[in-house]
Amino acid sequence: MAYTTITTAAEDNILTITLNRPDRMNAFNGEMMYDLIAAFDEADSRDDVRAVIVTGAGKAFCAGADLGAGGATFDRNARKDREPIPEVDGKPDLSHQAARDGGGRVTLRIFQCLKPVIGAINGAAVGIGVTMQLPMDVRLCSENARFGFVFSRRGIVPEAASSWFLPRLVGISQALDWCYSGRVFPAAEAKAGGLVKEIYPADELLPAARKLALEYAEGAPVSLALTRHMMWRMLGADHPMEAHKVDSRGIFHRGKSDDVKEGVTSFLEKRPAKFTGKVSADMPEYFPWWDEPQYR
Ligand SMILES: CC(C)(COP(=O)(O)OP(=O)(O)OC[C@H]1O[C@@H](n2cnc3c(N)ncnc32)[C@H](O)[C@@H]1OP(=O)(O)O)[C@@H](O)C(=O)NCCC(=O)NCCSC(=O)/C=C1/CC=CC=CO1
Repeated sequence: MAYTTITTAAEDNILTITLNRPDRMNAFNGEMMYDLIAAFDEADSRDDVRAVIVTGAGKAFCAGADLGAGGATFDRNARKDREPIPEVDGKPDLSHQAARDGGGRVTLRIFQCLKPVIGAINGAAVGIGVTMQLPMDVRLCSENARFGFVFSRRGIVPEAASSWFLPRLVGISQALDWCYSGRVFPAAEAKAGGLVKEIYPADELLPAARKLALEYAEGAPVSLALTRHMMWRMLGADHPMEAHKVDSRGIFHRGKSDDVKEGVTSFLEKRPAKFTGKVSADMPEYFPWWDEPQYR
């Protein structure tokens, strides 16, 4: 796959996606939106990929929207890197896909991913550079990482569905503190606030992310996909009964699979499991979210 703003590399069942505009602090633009969506399509479509790591090239993870790209503006129709929003009866058609914030399209694509996703945050992560991390399952960061929900400082609003993700991850008070203040805060504050799992010296970050990804990748791929979606989706449930119905379907669906036989047999034979399970055609029947092209 030919990408211009990112690179991807697959090794040992792990796809590493690297934001790759180091001379611009990996600032986000329209091309990066399309590249990231395509990279997560790549991750989902490859059977050899069982976990994903997202990191940045150079000293930053991502400095947010490229403020140089369209002049000092967030006006979508004034930017050349995005398709314009069409008008209906002289008014912008807000139901059109072009009216959706590009960062949000990436965030929702990551949310939809069927593999575990680890953020390896190697430096400054601001604006969409931090909100794109929120649907990743776990974030590790380097000692020099900094984070900033700087939206109020730029006169806009928290984007990329972060008003759903952030309070769920860190609680409403912490979410509002970071978004009201717009301060750029260090790795230690990110860890204390629950945004980051662990902090590493810069040269130990990627090895640590790989170690974790390899551990996750040992699980049965279909189990991992279902686990990922059951956990995330049930954050929106009102009652544990909803979760009980979903996990009952999961148990029923996986119960007869070869992966269950392999999981049990490998345990009894005291050897590592070799899972071969693939996505089956009846997935959407059991799990309505399985196939959601509208997120793209
Ligand atoms: C915290 C910083 C990211 C890094 O700070 P520091 O390490 O001290 O580096 P600086 O000296 O500030 O910056 C180095 C050079 O990079 C340029 N630069 C930094 N960020 C950007 C950017 N986002 N776009 C373009 N250029 C950038 C900076 O001007 C320096 O250039 P020179 O060396 O030529 O002077 C810090 O840089 C910072 O806070 N940057 C601003 C981050 C920001 O506000 N990003 C946008 C947030 S909003 C967003 O991401 C979301 C949306 C949402 C919806 C719709 C549309 C768009 O955006």
